[in-house]
Amino acid sequence: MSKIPATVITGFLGAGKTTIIRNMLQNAGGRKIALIINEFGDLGVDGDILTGCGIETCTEEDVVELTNGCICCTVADDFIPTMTKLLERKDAPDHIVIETSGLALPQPLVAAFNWPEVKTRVTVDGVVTVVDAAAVAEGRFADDEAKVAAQRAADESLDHDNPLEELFEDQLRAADLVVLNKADLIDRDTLEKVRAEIAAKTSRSVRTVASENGRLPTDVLLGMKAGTEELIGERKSHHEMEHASGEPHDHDHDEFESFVASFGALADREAFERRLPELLARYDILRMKGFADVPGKKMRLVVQAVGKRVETYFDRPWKADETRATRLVVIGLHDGLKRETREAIERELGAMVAGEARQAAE
Ligand SMILES: Nc1nc2c(ncn2[C@@H]2O[C@H](COP(=O)(O)OP(=O)(O)OP(=O)(O)O)[C@@H](O)[C@H]2O)c(=O)[nH]1
Repeated sequence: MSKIPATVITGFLGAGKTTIIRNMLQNAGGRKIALIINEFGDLGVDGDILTGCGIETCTEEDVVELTNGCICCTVADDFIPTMTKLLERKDAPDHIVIETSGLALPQPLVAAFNWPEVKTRVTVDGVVTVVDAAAVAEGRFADDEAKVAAQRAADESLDHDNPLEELFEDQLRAADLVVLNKADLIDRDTLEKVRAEIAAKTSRSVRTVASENGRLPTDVLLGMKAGTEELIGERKSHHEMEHASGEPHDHDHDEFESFVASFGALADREAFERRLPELLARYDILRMKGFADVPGKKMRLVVQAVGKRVETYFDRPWKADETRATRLVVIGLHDGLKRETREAIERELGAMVAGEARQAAE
Protein backbone atom coordinates (compact mmCIF):
# COMPACT_ATOMS: atom_id res chain seq x y z
CA MET A 1 0.00 0.00 0.00
CA SER A 2 1.53 3.35 -0.97
CA LYS A 3 1.86 5.99 1.72
CA ILE A 4 -0.35 9.07 1.77
CA PRO A 5 1.74 12.23 1.33
CA ALA A 6 1.38 14.94 4.00
CA THR A 7 2.54 18.53 3.58
CA VAL A 8 3.30 20.66 6.62
CA ILE A 9 2.69 24.38 6.13
CA THR A 10 4.44 26.41 8.77
CA GLY A 11 5.53 30.04 9.17
CA PHE A 12 5.24 32.86 11.67
CA LEU A 13 1.93 34.47 12.72
CA GLY A 14 0.22 36.12 9.80
CA ALA A 15 2.77 35.10 7.13
CA GLY A 16 -0.02 33.88 4.84
CA LYS A 17 -0.40 30.14 5.58
CA THR A 18 -4.21 30.11 5.44
CA THR A 19 -4.17 32.28 2.30
CA ILE A 20 -1.83 29.82 0.58
CA ILE A 21 -3.97 26.85 1.60
CA ARG A 22 -7.12 28.56 0.39
CA ASN A 23 -5.50 29.17 -2.97
CA MET A 24 -4.24 25.57 -3.07
CA LEU A 25 -7.73 24.22 -2.45
CA GLN A 26 -9.13 26.37 -5.22
CA ASN A 27 -6.61 24.78 -7.57
CA ALA A 28 -6.54 21.27 -6.16
CA GLY A 29 -6.89 19.70 -9.61
CA GLY A 30 -9.17 16.91 -8.42
CA ARG A 31 -6.99 15.91 -5.46
CA LYS A 32 -8.95 15.00 -2.34
CA ILE A 33 -7.16 17.02 0.33
CA ALA A 34 -7.76 16.64 4.08
CA LEU A 35 -6.75 19.59 6.24
CA ILE A 36 -5.53 19.63 9.81
CA ILE A 37 -5.46 23.15 11.17
CA ASN A 38 -3.90 24.30 14.41
CA GLU A 39 -3.72 27.82 15.71
CA PHE A 40 -2.70 29.81 18.74
CA GLY A 41 -5.65 31.50 20.41
CA ASP A 42 -9.08 30.16 21.22
CA LEU A 43 -11.27 31.30 18.38
CA GLY A 44 -10.50 28.83 15.59
CA VAL A 45 -10.46 31.63 13.01
CA ASP A 46 -8.44 29.87 10.29
CA GLY A 47 -10.63 26.76 10.13
CA ASP A 48 -13.69 28.93 10.12
CA ILE A 49 -12.38 31.10 7.30
CA LEU A 50 -11.55 28.02 5.24
CA THR A 51 -14.87 26.27 5.74
CA GLY A 52 -16.64 29.58 5.14
CA CYS A 53 -14.87 30.27 1.85
CA GLY A 54 -17.31 28.27 -0.24
CA ILE A 55 -14.71 26.12 -2.01
CA GLU A 56 -16.18 22.75 -2.89
CA THR A 57 -13.17 20.81 -1.59
CA CYS A 58 -13.29 22.60 1.73
CA THR A 59 -16.30 21.41 3.66
CA GLU A 60 -16.41 21.01 7.42
CA GLU A 61 -15.75 17.30 6.92
CA ASP A 62 -12.46 17.99 5.16
CA VAL A 63 -11.13 20.29 7.87
CA VAL A 64 -10.05 19.06 11.29
CA GLU A 65 -9.22 21.74 13.83
CA LEU A 66 -6.79 21.09 16.67
CA THR A 67 -7.53 23.63 19.34
CA ASN A 68 -6.08 22.08 22.49
CA GLY A 69 -2.86 24.02 22.31
CA CYS A 70 0.02 24.35 19.94
CA ILE A 71 0.48 21.30 17.71
CA CYS A 72 4.18 20.89 18.50
CA CYS A 73 3.41 20.48 22.22
CA THR A 74 0.34 18.24 21.88
CA VAL A 75 1.66 15.68 19.42
CA ALA A 76 0.81 12.61 21.49
CA ASP A 77 -2.52 13.77 22.86
CA ASP A 78 -3.92 15.49 19.87
CA PHE A 79 -2.08 15.09 16.61
CA ILE A 80 -1.51 11.31 16.58
CA PRO A 81 -5.14 10.46 17.51
CA THR A 82 -6.39 12.90 14.87
CA MET A 83 -4.19 11.34 12.20
CA THR A 84 -5.22 7.84 13.23
CA LYS A 85 -8.88 8.79 12.95
CA LEU A 86 -8.29 10.39 9.56
CA LEU A 87 -6.56 7.24 8.32
CA GLU A 88 -9.42 5.05 9.50
CA ARG A 89 -11.90 6.86 7.28
CA LYS A 90 -13.35 4.81 4.45
CA ASP A 91 -12.55 7.43 1.82
CA ALA A 92 -8.89 8.10 2.55
CA PRO A 93 -7.58 11.47 1.26
CA ASP A 94 -5.08 11.70 -1.60
CA HIS A 95 -3.08 14.26 0.34
CA ILE A 96 -3.03 15.60 3.90
CA VAL A 97 -2.15 19.25 4.52
CA ILE A 98 -1.31 20.41 8.02
CA GLU A 99 -1.27 24.11 8.91
CA THR A 100 0.68 24.65 12.10
CA SER A 101 0.08 27.56 14.41
CA GLY A 102 2.32 30.54 13.71
CA LEU A 103 4.18 29.83 16.94
CA ALA A 104 4.81 26.12 16.37
CA LEU A 105 8.16 24.45 16.00
CA PRO A 106 7.79 22.13 13.02
CA GLN A 107 10.48 19.70 14.26
CA PRO A 108 8.44 17.74 16.86
CA LEU A 109 5.47 17.55 14.50
CA VAL A 110 7.54 16.16 11.63
CA ALA A 111 9.30 13.73 13.99
CA ALA A 112 5.86 12.40 14.97
CA PHE A 113 5.55 10.91 11.49
CA ASN A 114 8.08 8.33 12.68
CA TRP A 115 5.63 7.04 15.29
CA PRO A 116 4.58 3.50 14.34
CA GLU A 117 0.85 4.39 14.14
CA VAL A 118 1.58 6.86 11.38
CA LYS A 119 4.86 5.80 9.75
CA THR A 120 3.46 2.82 7.87
CA ARG A 121 0.65 4.85 6.32
CA VAL A 122 1.90 8.40 5.74
CA THR A 123 5.09 10.17 4.66
CA VAL A 124 5.96 13.85 4.86
CA ASP A 125 5.89 15.11 1.30
CA GLY A 126 7.54 18.36 2.37
CA VAL A 127 7.68 21.18 4.88
CA VAL A 128 6.68 24.51 3.37
CA THR A 129 7.79 27.50 5.43
CA VAL A 130 5.88 30.66 4.61
CA VAL A 131 7.66 33.94 5.23
CA ASP A 132 6.17 37.43 5.36
CA ALA A 133 8.81 38.97 3.10
CA ALA A 134 7.65 42.52 3.90
CA ALA A 135 8.03 41.90 7.65
CA VAL A 136 11.52 40.44 7.14
CA ALA A 137 12.47 43.47 5.07
CA GLU A 138 11.34 45.70 7.95
CA GLY A 139 13.61 43.71 10.28
CA ARG A 140 10.74 42.50 12.43
CA PHE A 141 12.40 39.16 13.32
CA ALA A 142 16.01 40.17 13.57
CA ASP A 143 17.72 41.65 16.56
CA ASP A 144 19.47 44.92 15.99
CA GLU A 145 23.02 43.63 16.45
CA ALA A 146 24.41 47.00 17.55
CA LYS A 147 21.65 47.41 20.14
CA VAL A 148 22.19 43.92 21.55
CA ALA A 149 25.94 44.51 21.80
CA ALA A 150 25.30 47.78 23.66
CA GLN A 151 22.85 46.09 26.05
CA ARG A 152 25.30 43.27 26.71
CA ALA A 153 28.09 45.71 27.39
CA ALA A 154 25.85 47.49 29.91
CA ASP A 155 24.67 44.33 31.67
CA GLU A 156 26.42 41.02 31.05
CA SER A 157 23.77 39.04 32.88
CA LEU A 158 21.03 40.06 30.45
CA ASP A 159 19.36 37.22 28.57
CA HIS A 160 19.27 38.33 24.97
CA ASP A 161 17.42 35.42 23.42
CA ASN A 162 14.96 36.89 20.98
CA PRO A 163 11.97 34.52 20.86
CA LEU A 164 10.79 35.89 17.52
CA GLU A 165 14.15 35.43 15.88
CA GLU A 166 14.67 31.92 17.28
CA LEU A 167 11.26 30.72 16.20
CA PHE A 168 11.69 32.26 12.77
CA GLU A 169 15.02 30.46 12.34
CA ASP A 170 13.63 27.13 13.61
CA GLN A 171 10.79 27.28 11.12
CA LEU A 172 13.26 28.05 8.32
CA ARG A 173 15.59 25.22 9.33
CA ALA A 174 12.79 22.68 8.95
CA ALA A 175 11.89 23.80 5.42
CA ASP A 176 11.98 21.84 2.18
CA LEU A 177 10.57 24.90 0.43
CA VAL A 178 10.47 28.52 1.55
CA VAL A 179 7.72 30.75 0.20
CA LEU A 180 8.56 34.47 0.24
CA ASN A 181 4.98 35.67 0.49
CA LYS A 182 3.64 39.25 0.36
CA ALA A 183 6.04 40.00 -2.48
CA ASP A 184 3.47 42.56 -3.65
CA LEU A 185 4.36 44.79 -0.69
CA ILE A 186 8.06 45.21 -1.53
CA ASP A 187 10.07 46.07 -4.63
CA ARG A 188 12.26 43.64 -6.54
CA ASP A 189 15.57 44.73 -4.95
CA THR A 190 14.16 44.38 -1.46
CA LEU A 191 12.82 40.93 -2.33
CA GLU A 192 16.31 39.87 -3.44
CA LYS A 193 17.77 41.16 -0.17
CA VAL A 194 15.21 39.13 1.77
CA ARG A 195 16.03 36.09 -0.35
CA ALA A 196 19.72 36.45 0.54
CA GLU A 197 18.92 36.93 4.23
CA ILE A 198 16.82 33.76 4.23
CA ALA A 199 19.49 31.79 2.36
CA ALA A 200 21.99 32.78 5.05
CA LYS A 201 19.69 31.39 7.74
CA THR A 202 19.05 28.02 6.07
CA SER A 203 22.25 26.03 6.17
CA ARG A 204 21.14 23.64 3.42
CA SER A 205 20.37 24.94 -0.04
CA VAL A 206 16.61 25.21 0.12
CA ARG A 207 14.48 26.29 -2.81
CA THR A 208 12.69 29.60 -2.36
CA VAL A 209 9.79 30.90 -4.40
CA ALA A 210 8.12 34.29 -4.19
CA SER A 211 4.36 34.70 -4.08
CA GLU A 212 1.70 37.37 -3.95
CA ASN A 213 -1.40 36.65 -1.90
CA GLY A 214 -0.39 33.02 -1.66
CA ARG A 215 -0.87 32.42 -5.36
CA LEU A 216 1.35 29.51 -6.33
CA PRO A 217 0.74 26.55 -8.62
CA THR A 218 -0.38 23.61 -6.48
CA ASP A 219 2.32 21.43 -8.07
CA VAL A 220 4.97 23.68 -6.51
CA LEU A 221 3.59 23.02 -3.04
CA LEU A 222 2.54 19.41 -3.29
CA GLY A 223 4.46 16.46 -4.72
CA MET A 224 7.96 17.25 -3.42
CA LYS A 225 8.39 13.66 -2.18
CA ALA A 226 10.97 14.82 0.35
CA GLY A 227 10.33 12.16 3.03
CA THR A 228 11.15 14.82 5.63
CA GLU A 229 10.46 12.54 8.61
CA GLU A 230 13.74 10.77 7.76
CA LEU A 231 15.66 14.05 7.55
CA ILE A 232 14.28 16.09 10.43
CA GLY A 233 16.91 14.85 12.91
CA GLU A 234 19.42 16.92 10.96
CA ARG A 235 17.33 20.08 11.17
CA LYS A 236 17.35 20.69 14.88
CA SER A 237 15.58 23.62 16.53
CA HIS A 238 17.33 25.94 19.01
CA HIS A 239 15.40 24.13 21.73
CA GLU A 240 16.66 20.70 20.64
CA MET A 241 20.21 21.95 20.36
CA GLU A 242 20.07 23.44 23.85
CA HIS A 243 18.72 20.12 25.12
CA ALA A 244 21.47 18.20 23.39
CA SER A 245 24.05 20.40 25.06
CA GLY A 246 22.60 19.54 28.47
CA GLU A 247 20.68 22.74 29.12
CA PRO A 248 17.09 21.75 29.77
CA HIS A 249 14.65 24.31 28.46
CA ASP A 250 10.94 23.72 28.12
CA HIS A 251 9.31 24.76 24.93
CA ASP A 252 5.87 25.85 26.06
CA HIS A 253 5.18 29.15 24.33
CA ASP A 254 5.66 31.04 27.57
CA GLU A 255 7.08 33.89 25.57
CA PHE A 256 3.78 34.50 23.81
CA GLU A 257 0.35 35.32 25.08
CA SER A 258 -3.11 35.54 23.60
CA PHE A 259 -6.60 36.49 24.68
CA VAL A 260 -10.01 36.82 23.08
CA ALA A 261 -11.82 40.16 23.35
CA SER A 262 -15.60 40.11 22.80
CA PHE A 263 -17.80 43.08 22.03
CA GLY A 264 -21.17 44.00 20.54
CA ALA A 265 -21.72 45.41 17.07
CA LEU A 266 -19.09 47.44 15.21
CA ALA A 267 -20.44 50.99 14.97
CA ASP A 268 -18.21 52.38 12.22
CA ARG A 269 -16.10 49.99 10.15
CA GLU A 270 -14.09 52.71 8.42
CA ALA A 271 -13.18 54.58 11.58
CA PHE A 272 -12.27 51.29 13.30
CA GLU A 273 -9.95 50.32 10.47
CA ARG A 274 -8.38 53.77 10.40
CA ARG A 275 -7.72 53.88 14.12
CA LEU A 276 -6.66 50.27 14.71
CA PRO A 277 -3.05 50.46 13.38
CA GLU A 278 -2.09 53.06 15.99
CA LEU A 279 -3.36 50.85 18.83
CA LEU A 280 -1.61 47.76 17.38
CA ALA A 281 1.69 49.64 17.16
CA ARG A 282 1.39 51.27 20.58
CA TYR A 283 0.89 47.90 22.32
CA ASP A 284 3.27 45.95 20.06
CA ILE A 285 0.54 43.50 19.11
CA LEU A 286 1.89 40.80 16.80
CA ARG A 287 -1.38 39.51 15.43
CA MET A 288 -5.09 40.20 15.74
CA LYS A 289 -7.86 38.36 13.94
CA GLY A 290 -11.50 37.54 14.26
CA PHE A 291 -14.96 38.51 13.14
CA ALA A 292 -17.09 41.62 13.55
CA ASP A 293 -20.83 42.22 13.52
CA VAL A 294 -21.71 45.13 11.27
CA PRO A 295 -25.31 46.27 11.87
CA GLY A 296 -27.55 46.03 8.83
CA LYS A 297 -25.24 43.57 7.06
CA LYS A 298 -26.16 39.94 6.55
CA MET A 299 -22.50 39.04 6.14
CA ARG A 300 -19.91 38.63 8.84
CA LEU A 301 -16.84 40.88 8.66
CA VAL A 302 -13.42 39.20 8.89
CA VAL A 303 -10.84 41.36 10.70
CA GLN A 304 -7.17 40.59 10.07
CA ALA A 305 -4.15 42.44 11.41
CA VAL A 306 -0.48 41.50 11.11
CA GLY A 307 1.83 43.98 12.81
CA LYS A 308 0.05 47.24 12.09
CA ARG A 309 -1.31 46.19 8.69
CA VAL A 310 -5.09 45.82 8.85
CA GLU A 311 -7.50 44.17 6.42
CA THR A 312 -11.27 43.63 6.66
CA TYR A 313 -13.68 41.88 4.31
CA PHE A 314 -17.08 40.21 4.41
CA ASP A 315 -16.77 36.44 4.02
CA ARG A 316 -20.12 34.71 4.55
CA PRO A 317 -23.60 35.32 5.95
CA TRP A 318 -24.05 34.84 9.69
CA LYS A 319 -25.67 31.46 10.34
CA ALA A 320 -29.09 31.32 11.95
CA ASP A 321 -27.70 29.53 15.02
CA GLU A 322 -24.75 31.91 15.48
CA THR A 323 -24.77 34.84 17.88
CA ARG A 324 -23.78 37.99 16.04
CA ALA A 325 -20.91 39.61 17.91
CA THR A 326 -17.45 41.09 17.47
CA ARG A 327 -14.77 38.69 18.70
CA LEU A 328 -11.05 39.26 18.22
CA VAL A 329 -8.01 37.18 19.17
CA VAL A 330 -5.08 39.33 20.28
CA ILE A 331 -1.56 37.80 20.26
CA GLY A 332 1.61 39.42 21.55
CA LEU A 333 4.78 38.76 23.47
CA HIS A 334 4.16 37.66 27.05
CA ASP A 335 5.92 40.63 28.59
CA GLY A 336 3.89 42.99 26.45
CA LEU A 337 0.49 41.52 27.37
CA LYS A 338 0.46 41.60 31.15
CA ARG A 339 -2.94 41.82 32.82
CA GLU A 340 -3.15 45.60 33.08
CA THR A 341 -2.09 45.97 29.45
CA ARG A 342 -4.68 43.42 28.36
CA GLU A 343 -7.36 45.30 30.22
CA ALA A 344 -6.28 48.57 28.65
CA ILE A 345 -6.29 47.03 25.16
CA GLU A 346 -9.74 45.55 25.77
CA ARG A 347 -11.05 48.87 27.03
CA GLU A 348 -9.66 50.83 24.10
CA LEU A 349 -10.78 48.26 21.56
CA GLY A 350 -14.25 48.21 23.12
CA ALA A 351 -14.51 51.98 22.81
CA MET A 352 -13.35 51.81 19.19
CA VAL A 353 -15.84 49.07 18.32
CA ALA A 354 -18.63 51.07 19.95
CA GLY A 355 -17.58 54.15 17.98
CA GLU A 356 -16.67 56.11 21.12
CA ALA A 357 -13.04 56.63 20.23
CA ARG A 358 -14.02 58.21 16.95
CA GLN A 359 -16.42 60.63 18.61
CA ALA A 360 -13.84 61.55 21.22
CA ALA A 361 -11.27 62.28 18.53
CA GLU A 362 -13.52 64.33 16.32
N1 LIG B 1 -0.56 42.23 0.80
C1 LIG B 1 -0.59 40.92 1.05
N2 LIG B 1 -1.32 40.45 2.08
C2 LIG B 1 -1.34 39.11 2.28
C3 LIG B 1 -0.63 38.20 1.49
N3 LIG B 1 -0.84 36.94 1.95
C4 LIG B 1 -1.66 37.06 3.01
N4 LIG B 1 -1.97 38.36 3.23
C5 LIG B 1 -2.81 38.91 4.30
O1 LIG B 1 -2.13 38.69 5.54
C6 LIG B 1 -3.07 38.43 6.58
C7 LIG B 1 -2.74 37.10 7.25
O2 LIG B 1 -2.90 36.05 6.30
P1 LIG B 1 -3.18 34.55 6.76
O3 LIG B 1 -3.21 33.72 5.53
O4 LIG B 1 -4.35 34.51 7.66
O5 LIG B 1 -1.87 34.26 7.60
P2 LIG B 1 -1.56 32.97 8.51
O6 LIG B 1 -0.13 32.68 8.34
O7 LIG B 1 -2.52 31.88 8.22
O8 LIG B 1 -1.87 33.57 9.97
P3 LIG B 1 -1.85 32.80 11.40
O9 LIG B 1 -2.59 31.50 11.20
O10 LIG B 1 -2.54 33.73 12.33
O11 LIG B 1 -0.43 32.59 11.77
C8 LIG B 1 -4.44 38.46 5.92
O12 LIG B 1 -4.98 39.73 6.09
C9 LIG B 1 -4.12 38.18 4.46
O13 LIG B 1 -5.09 38.68 3.56
C10 LIG B 1 0.15 38.73 0.39
O14 LIG B 1 0.84 38.02 -0.34
N5 LIG B 1 0.12 40.09 0.24
